[in-house]
Amino acid sequence: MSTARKPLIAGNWKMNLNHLEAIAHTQKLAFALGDKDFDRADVAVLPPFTDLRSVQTLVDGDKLRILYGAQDLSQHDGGAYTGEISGAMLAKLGCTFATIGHSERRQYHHEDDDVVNVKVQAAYRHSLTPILCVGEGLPVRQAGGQVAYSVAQLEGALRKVTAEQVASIVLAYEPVWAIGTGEVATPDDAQEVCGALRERLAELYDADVAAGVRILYGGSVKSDNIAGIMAQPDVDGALVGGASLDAGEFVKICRLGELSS
Ligand SMILES: O=C(CO)COP(=O)(O)O
Repeated sequence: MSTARKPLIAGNWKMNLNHLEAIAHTQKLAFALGDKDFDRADVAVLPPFTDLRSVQTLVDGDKLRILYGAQDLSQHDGGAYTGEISGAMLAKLGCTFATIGHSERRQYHHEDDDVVNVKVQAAYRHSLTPILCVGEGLPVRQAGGQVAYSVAQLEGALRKVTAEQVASIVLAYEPVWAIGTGEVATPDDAQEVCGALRERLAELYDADVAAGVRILYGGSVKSDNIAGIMAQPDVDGALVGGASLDAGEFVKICRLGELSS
């Protein structure tokens, strides 16, 4: 964590919590988190599409400092694309973020680097901040190819993306073998790839742009391992799956494993 970059803790709810449960869960977070917490870290939730309107109503009505976004978006801006949700629709719902290229979308919905790239461009067309996910599976890790693999995914996703656009991007390094498995990467593992991603950004764009980009780690993050991960110089937060569904645990993670204020 660098003091120049404000930490971001984002809860990816995946396909959990209906819109009524989303309201109750967001209210719990709002009740537990205070200004001091939000001053220390940005906090975001990434609910299913069907929950976004409810979360927006709550956040707007109660002037909450919780940010929110989607877990995916369409590469198209509108029209005859049954089942798709456009960036324009998400922007209209007040979303800050659009998660793109999560390994579950790459794996189960066959999204390759080309699809991820056009989705990143779609997010920028609608002033959404991409949370761009990269990360290797177990065989690549066992062969020692994690840096090359993750950097190649980054390069694929950023084709035609300008320096001005990339300055606002959020990257998430999520090694697939650590997602939902309870097997968290070591702080050194997280730093190795997050540091390499920042270096590549500096080469592709420039050092100032790279220095400003927030890079998250994701994969079995819990309140008892967040502090070690956050202590790494190139890790600026976490993308939290399972533990984000437990309000008390997520609040502790948002406090970065430090004792509550
Ligand atoms: O995929 C993840 C967040 O996007 C991580 O999931 P877990 O925290 O459940 O391992």
